Amino acid sequence: MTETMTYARYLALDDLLACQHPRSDADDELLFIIIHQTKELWLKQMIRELRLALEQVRADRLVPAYKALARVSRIQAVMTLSWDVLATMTPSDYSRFRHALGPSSGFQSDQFRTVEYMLGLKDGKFLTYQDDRPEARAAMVTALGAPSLWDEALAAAARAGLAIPAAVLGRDVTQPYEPSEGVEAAFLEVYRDPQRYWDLYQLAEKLVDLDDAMAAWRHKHVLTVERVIGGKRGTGGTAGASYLHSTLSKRAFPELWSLRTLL
Ligand code: HEM
Ligand SMILES: N[C@@H](CC(=O)c1ccccc1NC=O)C(=O)O
Repeated sequence: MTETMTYARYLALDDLLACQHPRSDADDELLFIIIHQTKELWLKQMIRELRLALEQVRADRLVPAYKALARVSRIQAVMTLSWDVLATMTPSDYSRFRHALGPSSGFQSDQFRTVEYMLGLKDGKFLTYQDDRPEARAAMVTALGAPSLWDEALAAAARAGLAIPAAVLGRDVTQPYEPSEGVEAAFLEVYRDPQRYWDLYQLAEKLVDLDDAMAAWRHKHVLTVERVIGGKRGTGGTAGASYLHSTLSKRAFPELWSLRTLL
């Protein structure tokens, strides 16, 4: 006989709520764990939406792709807002359990890197942190080797008649994307005549939403880091806030930003 479905069974609550294991008696460690676990759940959902959006753009189904992309940027907004919950943890609160973290760091989040790769921010060096997690590593390798959202958007733009340079369309997608003047010029056409290229124009603005939300998340991260650990080095081995500052200029869709100067 099958068991009656209940709230707890459907949501696997006994599993979910057994996954928090503070390593100290510090009051704020549970909050720290829960913030990170919710972030990993949202990243899981983002990866799914991005996969869907990639497939839809590849098939020239741009309108359904907007829906998935809009959901991604709303999830990003929730993740950015969650910094305000974590910022209630003071430097003295954090210092009570920071030692328990050892050399672990958000730097090692495979799902965060998978999202970066799917957007087009490719850097294979992050694979090295997954030597003990073959499935996580494999998902990163797949995202690293596949065309990014920007690669697919540029291919769709070329199919729609925009003059995307052949070298860009045939690029090695495992490598970091290099901004191209030809791509900037092509999208300048779209922004100068939105009515004519309405679908690509909408897609471009959805992609700017994603870059914008990612940058907002990065800004709030570095601000929270400065508030909680000041200029201390990171547990992951970087210089800390100054390293995080250097990531603020990362853009997955660089020409969509640079063309604004030319409009
Ligand atoms: C008190 C809270 C936090 C502090 C002090 C902190 C500090 C840092 C530092 C110093 C780094 C640089 C790598 C290193 O050397 O460790 C880093 C990276 C990172 N952290 Fe945090 N972090 C905090 C909370 C969070 C939270 C809540 C998240 C996710 C929701 C997060 C996600 C990440 C990610 C994804 C990176 C890699 C960023 C990149 O390389 O672009 N961190 N963090
Ligand atoms: N990098 C942080 C530690 C940290 O925040 C962290 C540690 C383990 C798991 C996730 C973390 N979050 C982001 O880096 C620090 O230097 O204090």
